[in-house]
Amino acid sequence: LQLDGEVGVLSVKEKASPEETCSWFSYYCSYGWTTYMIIRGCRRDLRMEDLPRIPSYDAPVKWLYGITAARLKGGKTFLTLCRLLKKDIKVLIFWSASTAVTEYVAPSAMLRLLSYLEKPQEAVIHPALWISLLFIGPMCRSVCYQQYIFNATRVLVRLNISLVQEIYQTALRSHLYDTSVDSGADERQIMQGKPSSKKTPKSGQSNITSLMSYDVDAIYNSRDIFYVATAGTISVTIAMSLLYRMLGWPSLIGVFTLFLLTPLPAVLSNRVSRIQREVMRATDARLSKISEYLGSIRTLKYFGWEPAMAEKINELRSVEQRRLWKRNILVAVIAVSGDFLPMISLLAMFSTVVLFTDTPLRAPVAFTSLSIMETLRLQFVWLSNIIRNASQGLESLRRLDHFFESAVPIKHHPAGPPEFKNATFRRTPVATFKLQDLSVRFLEGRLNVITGPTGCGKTSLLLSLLGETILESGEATCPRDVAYVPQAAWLQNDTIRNNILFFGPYDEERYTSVIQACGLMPDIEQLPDGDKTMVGEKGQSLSGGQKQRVSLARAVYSRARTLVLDDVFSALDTHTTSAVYEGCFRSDMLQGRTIILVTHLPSALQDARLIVNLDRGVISSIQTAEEGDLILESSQCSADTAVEDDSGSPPLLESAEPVTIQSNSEMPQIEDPNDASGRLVEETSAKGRIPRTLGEYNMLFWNPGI
Ligand SMILES: Nc1ncnc2c1ncn2[C@@H]1O[C@H](COP(=O)(O)OP(=O)(O)OP(=O)(O)O)[C@@H](O)[C@H]1O
Repeated sequence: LQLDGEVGVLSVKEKASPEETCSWFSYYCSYGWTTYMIIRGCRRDLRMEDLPRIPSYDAPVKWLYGITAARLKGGKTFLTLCRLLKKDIKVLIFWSASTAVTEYVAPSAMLRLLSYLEKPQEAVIHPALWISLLFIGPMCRSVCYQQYIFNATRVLVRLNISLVQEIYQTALRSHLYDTSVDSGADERQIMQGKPSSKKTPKSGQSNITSLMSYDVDAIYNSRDIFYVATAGTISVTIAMSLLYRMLGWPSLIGVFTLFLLTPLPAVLSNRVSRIQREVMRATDARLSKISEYLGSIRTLKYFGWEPAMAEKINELRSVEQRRLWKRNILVAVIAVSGDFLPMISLLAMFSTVVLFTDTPLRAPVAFTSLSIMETLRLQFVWLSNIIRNASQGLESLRRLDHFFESAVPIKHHPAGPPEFKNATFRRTPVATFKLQDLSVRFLEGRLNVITGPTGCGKTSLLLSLLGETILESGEATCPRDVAYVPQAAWLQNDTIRNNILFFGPYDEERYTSVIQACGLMPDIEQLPDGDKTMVGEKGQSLSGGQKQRVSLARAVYSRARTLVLDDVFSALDTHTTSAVYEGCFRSDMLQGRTIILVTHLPSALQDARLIVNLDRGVISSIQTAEEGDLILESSQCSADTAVEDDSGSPPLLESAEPVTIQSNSEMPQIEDPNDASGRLVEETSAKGRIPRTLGEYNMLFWNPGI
C-alpha cells in the first residue's frame, strides 16, 4: 500500500478487505491473503491494526438486520439461524459432500494398484493413473475439506455476531424481569447438590453474560452437524457399496454391527445433555454470585468478608466442577466408543469372510477394506464429537428460546404531553406494589413536583411515564424527547465532559453555564485534568454528590424539552442544594422546558406550578397554581427551611400537603426556656439545710408556704 504512492488509490484499497480483493487461487487454495498476518504473528504479538479489515458482507450491523428479519418470520432460534445462514449452509453442504466423495478416490486407486501388482497381465489401464490418483485424491480432498473449514469458521463468526447482537438488542429493548428472588432457592439447591428446578426464568445480568458467552459458543460449536449429516451419509453409502463389491454379503455383517452399535453414543449423549443442563445452571448460579459480590466489592472489603464470599463462590464452583467432571467422563466414553465401533465391525466382517465363505481374503481387498474402515472410523469420530457438541448446542438453543420468549418488549407510550388517564402500573408482572388509577396531566413548560413519603411510588411513577413499567389499565402519553436523571447517578467510564455532552455537540458557552448552574466549577477546578478527568467505572472517582450533579448537568445540557428528575438533590448538602437549585431552577437555564421533579425541597414546592402528592401508590392530592400564585406560601416553606439541621441533609418535608404544615401560631405552645435575649433564665434556688430536730422538720414540711 505504501509503495503505491497515490493517495486516491490508497484510500480505495484501504477500504476493501484483502479477502475481497485477493485472487481466486488465493481465496480457494492457498489462502495467501493471510500470509502477511501469519508472518507478523511469528515475529511479534499481533495488534488490532495487524488484522485484516472485515469484509463488507460481514459488517455486524448487516447481520443484526438479517437475524432480526429472520426472527420476525417466526419460529424458534434454530429455524431463525437456518433462515439467516441459508446460503452458508448450502456452501457447507457442498464442500462436505465434495470432501466425502474425494475421500474415496485414494482407497479406490489403491485397490486398483494392488490388483495390478497382484495380476499385472490383466491390467487394462496404465498403473500411472492409479499412482497419480493416490496423489490427486488426497489433494482434492484437502482443498474441499479446507474450504469446508474456512466456510464453517465464517459461519461461526456470523453466528456469533448475529446472536450476540440480537441478545444485546433484546436486553436493551425489553423488560427482563430479575427473578433473583427465586435464584436464591435455586442456588441453595445447587449447593446441596440437588438438581435445580427445571424452570429457569432468570434474566439477570449474569444470565445474559452466560447466554452471550457459553450458549452462543455451544451453538456455533455444533455447526459441524451439517458436515456429519452430509459427509457422513455420503461416506457410509460409498463405503458400503465399495465393501459389498469387494467382500459380498459379509460386508453387510460389518455394516449391520455398525448399525446396531450406532445408537450407543446417541443414548449416552442424552445423558450428556441432561448433565449439561445441570452444568449450565451451576454456571449461572456461580456467575450471578460473582457479579453480585463484584457489585459490592468495596462494602465486602470494608467488612472483611472476602474469605466468606470466596468460600461461597468456591462451594458453587466445586458443584459446577463435579458436574463438569461427570459430563467429561461421559464424553470420553462416547469418544472411545466412536473409535471402537468400526474396529468391532471390521472384526465381525473379516471373521465372517474367513469362517463362512470360500472367498479368500486377498491383500488388495484386506488393505482397501482397512483404509475404507479407517475413513468410516473418522466419520464416527466426527459423529461422536458432534453428538456431544449438538447436545450442548440443543440445550443452549432451548435457553436462548426461553430468553427471547420471556423478554417482554418495552412498549412506549404514544407521543403526547406527559399525562396519565386512570392508569394502573406494576413494576413487574408479579410485583405486589402498584400505582393505582393515576390521573394527572403535567403542565408543559412548567415545574411539576412529585412528592410523598418514602416508598410511596415516586420513582415508579417516573418510570411508568417513561414506559419502563407494565401498564395494566388506563392510558398514558409521554413526549419523545425526554432527559431522565435517575436517583442513583449513572455515569460512563469516560471524562466528566463526555459524560455531560453524552455524544451531543460541544457548545462552549452552554457547557460553561451548565457547569456553573450545577455547581461543578469548583469541583472541576480541583481535579488535575479538569473536566477531562476520567470518572472511572460507574463514576467511582467522584463523590456521590459530584456524580449526581454530573448526571443532572447531562440532562440540563441536553436539548430535551422534558426533564424527568428523580430526587436529584438527595446526595447534596444543604448549601450545594440551594446553589444548584438557584442555578438551575430559578435561572433561565430550564426556561420553557417541562420539568417533572421528585423532591421534598421546600423551595421547589414553593416554585412548582403543579404538585402531585403520592401516598401508597395512589395520588392523594394534586395542587396547581395559576401564574404568579404560589401553592405553598413562602412562610410555610420557610417554616420547613427552619427544620434544616446541620447534618448536611437537605430540608425535608414529610408531607407536602399545605394543610399539614402548621404555622408557628398554630403550633402547640411550648414553654420557651429562653428569654428574649436568647439566654437561659436561671432556675430559682436557695441554699440552706434541713433542720435537725423532728419538731422543726415537721413544722417546715406541713407549712405550705415554704
Ligand atoms: N424493581 C422493583 N420490582 C418490584 N417492586 C419494586 C421495584 N422497585 C421498587 N419496588 C417497590 O415499589 C414500591 C415503590 O418504590 P419506589 O422506588 O417507586 O418508591 P419511592 O417513593 O421512589 O421511594 P423513595 O422516596 O425511597 O425513593 C416499593 O414498595 C418498592 O418495594
